[in-house]
Amino acid sequence: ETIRVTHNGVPKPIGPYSHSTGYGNVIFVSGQIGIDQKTNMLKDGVEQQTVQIMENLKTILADNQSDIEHITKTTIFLTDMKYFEKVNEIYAKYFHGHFPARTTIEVASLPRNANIEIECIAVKR
Ligand SMILES: C=C(N)C(=O)O
Repeated sequence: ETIRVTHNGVPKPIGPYSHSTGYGNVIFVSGQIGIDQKTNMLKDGVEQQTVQIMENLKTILADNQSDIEHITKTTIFLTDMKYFEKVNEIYAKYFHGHFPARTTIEVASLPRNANIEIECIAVKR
């Protein structure tokens, strides 16, 4: 059975999707953009957006008996590949030398004109 979850503490989905779904021990987290739940505003710039996204992912994973260390795969969407180095720097700080598999793609645009979106697949602790 697929479990669909809407989480508190992260921005409401901005379209017809759940924050996350789960099947057995596997968790699928929808792409997050850098919206701050308190203000419902997109953070300014790719650096702040990346930090906000990682925080949103942490909240969603925690509600799913999981955490950053249990991410198996991420996909990063950037509106400009020039953000690659800066995003790597911020992203790497959230892991402790054990990085999930990852794909990074440049896209023409993202919802709310965000600069970056990250989705992930994780397993339960
Ligand atoms: C922000 C999204 N994850 C979406 O619109 O699909």
